[in-house]
Order: sequence, then C-alpha cells, then structure tokens
Amino acid sequence: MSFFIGGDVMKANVLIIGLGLIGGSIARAIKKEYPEVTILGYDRNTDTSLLAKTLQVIDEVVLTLQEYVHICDYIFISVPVKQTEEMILELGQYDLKKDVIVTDVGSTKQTIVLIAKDVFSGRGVTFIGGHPMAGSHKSGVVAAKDHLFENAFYIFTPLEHEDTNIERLKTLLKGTKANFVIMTPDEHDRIAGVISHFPHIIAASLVHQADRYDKENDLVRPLAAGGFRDITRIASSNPSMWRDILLQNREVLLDLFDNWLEEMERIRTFVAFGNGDKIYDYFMNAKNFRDGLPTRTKGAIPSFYDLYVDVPDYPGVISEITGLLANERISITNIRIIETREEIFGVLRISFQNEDDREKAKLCIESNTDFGTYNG
Ligand SMILES: NC(=O)C1=CN([C@@H]2O[C@H](COP(=O)(O)OP(=O)(O)OC[C@H]3O[C@@H](n4cnc5c(N)ncnc54)[C@H](O)[C@@H]3O)[C@@H](O)[C@H]2O)C=CC1
Ligand SMILES: O=C(O)C(=O)Cc1ccc(O)cc1
Repeated sequence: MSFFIGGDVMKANVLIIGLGLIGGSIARAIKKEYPEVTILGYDRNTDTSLLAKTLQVIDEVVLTLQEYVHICDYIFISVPVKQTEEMILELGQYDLKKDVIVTDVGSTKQTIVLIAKDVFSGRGVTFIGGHPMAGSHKSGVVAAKDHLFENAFYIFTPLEHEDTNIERLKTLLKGTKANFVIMTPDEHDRIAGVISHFPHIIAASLVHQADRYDKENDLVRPLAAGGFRDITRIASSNPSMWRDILLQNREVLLDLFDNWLEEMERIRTFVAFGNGDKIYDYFMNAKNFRDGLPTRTKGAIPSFYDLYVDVPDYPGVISEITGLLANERISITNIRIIETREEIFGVLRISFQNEDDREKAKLCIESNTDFGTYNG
C-alpha cells in the first residue's frame, strides 16, 4: 500500500470504520468528488471489508486499526451508536495524526459527543459529531449509494465551534450534496427524537396493535396491505439499530412519551364527548402544518416520491407507460396497481428515486397521454 500523506483534501487519507449503508455511501460520495483521495476501510467483519473493496467502495482494506490510524487525515466512525462509543475509546488509545478530524454518523449525539470530549480534548484531535439525516431501511455496503445524502440535512455537533475544521470537513463531504447544519448535541437529540426516533416507536406500536387484531380476524392482514402498510413502513427498519438509538436517547424519548400520552388523551376526549368541531380542528391543524412542510429537501425518514396515474383498464397500458419513461431514461423504483375496477379506470402508483424524476415523469406522461396524474 502506498499512501499520500499531506494536507491537501484532494489527496487525503480517509479511513471509514464500519462499511455499511452509511459508511459505504460516504465513501462513495467522497471518491466521486475527489478520485485522488485514498479511502481506507475497516469493518469488524472482514468479509464486508473485502466486499467493499470488490465493489470499489474503498481503495484499501485495513485489518488492524492500530497499524493505519496514524496516517489518516479524516476518520469516519460509521458503526451502530453503541459501538461508536467503544470505537472512540479504542481510538483514544492510539497515536493519531496531528490535525486529524474524527467524526461519526450516529443517529444520537449527546452521549457520543460527551465521550469524545473526554477522550480527545487537549490531544490535538478534532472531533466533530455528525449525523447525515437520510437513510433507508436497507443496510449493508451493497445498498451504499453516492447520492444517498443529496438534498438531505447533514448535522454537525462540534465540541467547539471550530470553524476552520468544520469547513475542512464540509469540503471533504462536498460530494454528498447535503445541506450542512451546525447545532448542539442536545438540540440535535431533541429534534431527532421528535421527527425520527419517536415516529419509529409509533410505527412499531401501530403494527403491534394490528397484530393483536389479526389474531381475532383473518381480514386484518389483507386489509392492512395498502395504506396501513405504507404509513408503518419504518417499522421494517433494523431492530438492533433502533434498540441502540432508543437506549441512547432515553431522556428525550421519555419526555416525548409523556407528551404523546397527553396528545392521545386530548383527541380521545374529543371522540369520547362526540365533539365534532374539536375533531375537525384537530385534523385541520395537523393538515395545515403538514401541508406547509418543505417537499424538496430530504428529511430523516426516507420520502416516497410517488406519482399516481389514472389509467384506463386495457391490456398493455402498463408497458405503454413504462416504455414512455424508459425512452426518456427516467428510472422507476417500484410500480404497483393499487386499484382496479373492471373496464373502467385503475390507479397506478409509480415510485421514483427523487423529486426531479417524479416531475419529469409527470410531464412525460401528461404530454404523451391523456391520463390524469397526481403526486403522492
Ligand atoms: N441506516 C440509516 O438509515 C442511518 C443510520 N445512521 C447511523 O449510521 C450508523 C451505521 O448505520 P448503517 O450504516 O445503517 O449500519 P449497517 O448495518 O449498514 O453498517 C454498520 C457496519 O458497521 C460494522 N461494525 C459494527 N460494529 C463494528 C465495530 N465495532 N468495528 C468495525 N465495524 C463495525 C458492521 O459490520 C457493518 O458493516 C449507525 O450509528 C446509525 O445510527 C445515520 C443515518 C441514517
Ligand atoms: O430507514 C429509516 O427508517 C429511516 O428513518 C432512515 C434514517 C435512519 C436513521 C437516521 O438517523 C436517519 C434516517
């Protein structure tokens, strides 16, 4: 192995510890922007490291951290949050390069940053907590994509507001095309609790509720296949990852449980007293807030970029639409007939990777057919 050792971002040595969905996607985004950067990869599972090299996600496999950490200019810790704490402690035992930036990608920040402060302060090592707030229910290096974080928020929670080092890290991460935001670990954990961690709990709890009713009535399962399945999609996320996130964001989540119980009690009272006006306001206020949310940035929970198309029910109509999209090189990620009524109209739901593809598809279908389209 030969490595360039110097201060130039474009020729830096970047070590990715944990070659999964997030570590792999960061590696790909960096390499795309800076082909001359050397990406070193370490995973506790050697087969994963070898696969990452075969897939050209990394340039070199590192088998023992101790041997290589001293030549690294940037170190990304992209392992589950509990292992992130252990990894920080492990890195604290090694001599790291002067001016190295160590960062992580964990979904929680307070505990991690506290440990990093303890381990790295006063040692010439800059630790910048990080959380690219986009992902997928898939895991593993095979699912890694250079564009995973495009238009997503990428949060930094530095130990201090060390502007020059944050700028260096942002420069390295330019290829992610993410929107970088700085906040305190406490602020981060509260916001992530509200918009990401707690919704995962609610999704799982709705599924548990359906599971209970499923035991009483065979029709629950088939009827849950449509909208219910969609709104509880995040309940299919990685259970061990979410266990660790909940354990680390415990205090924030306990507050949110209390708020949620109050919220449920509020709407329960409106229903119990048959108060139609209050129920209407409850939905209207929620609708107004939701309708005002931005649509062109990625949030923590992966969005659907779905287009609904009203199609007449004749043979070949699906291949006609997919053919039109293929001609314009618009990729689709999923297609499903969600409603068919014999000899009248059906509704097709076509999913895309991003907003731009959905908009292009809408234009393409509207200009080549007279089928109605609307966004999901
Ligand atoms: N999956 C998602 O959508 C998102 C995840 N995150 C955070 O990113 C981190 C990684 O998540 P994913 O990439 O999704 O997980 P993943 O399961 O795809 O990859 C994790 C990788 O880390 C390796 N690993 C685990 N412990 C290790 C250790 N001690 N030393 C070396 N390698 C180790 C595993 O073998 C695996 O290859 C987590 O902290 C998670 O909270 C952040 C944003 C989104
Ligand atoms: O896949 C899911 O369920 C997600 O919500 C994606 C995700 C997971 C963890 C994060 O910290 C940020 C985004």
